Amino acid sequence: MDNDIAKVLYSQEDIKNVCQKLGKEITKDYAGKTPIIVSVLKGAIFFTTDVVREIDLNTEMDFIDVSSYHGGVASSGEVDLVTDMGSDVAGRDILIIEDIVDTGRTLKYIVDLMMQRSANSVKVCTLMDKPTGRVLKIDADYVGFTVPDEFVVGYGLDYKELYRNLPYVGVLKPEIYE
Ligand SMILES: O=P(O)(O)OC[C@H]1O[C@H](OP(=O)(O)OP(=O)(O)O)[C@H](O)[C@@H]1O
Ligand code: HPA
Repeated sequence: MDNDIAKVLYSQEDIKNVCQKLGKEITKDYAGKTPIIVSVLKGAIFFTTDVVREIDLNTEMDFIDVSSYHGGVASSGEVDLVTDMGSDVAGRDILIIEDIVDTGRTLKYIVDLMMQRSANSVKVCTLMDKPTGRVLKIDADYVGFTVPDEFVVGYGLDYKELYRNLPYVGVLKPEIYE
């Protein structure tokens, strides 16, 4: 699997450090609150489990599965709700955990959904932000890394459903793309 990687952008150590930094900020900002942490599957699975363990607060956790890339390198333009979360959002402080904000379509869809469901507040923590990809005007409140204009894989992010289990984030060799 490592043989398919052209370069590593963020090592396991880099990711660990950024999770600690974000966890501290979130702990401070949400003092006295019990937010619902909403992890956006599948990409955010590893980031979620690492960052929540750096948050020193009572939190609830939930999961929402949405999809728009269907394994490819470009957004289909439509966000499909694959599996909804179960928690009652009304009146709650919601912290959405994303792996990457690229076009912003996925995030806009989820933030709008939380607002429609009468959340008290909605904030977003993303491991990576790719501002060059943005189509919709939406930004995260907590950002780990600002990534260059490249398709990244690993640590939850896939190409054709593969590479999610790489422990780091990297870029694939050009010959891997069909
Ligand atoms: O800002 P956007 O352009 O909307 O892209 C970001 C979203 O795209 C990826 O999800 P994907 O649709 O690939 O589903 P997955 O997480 O199940 O791989 C990624 O995990 C983000 O959720
Ligand atoms: O760069 C990316 N890599 C993997 N999945 C993604 N979904 C949006 N952008 C990306």
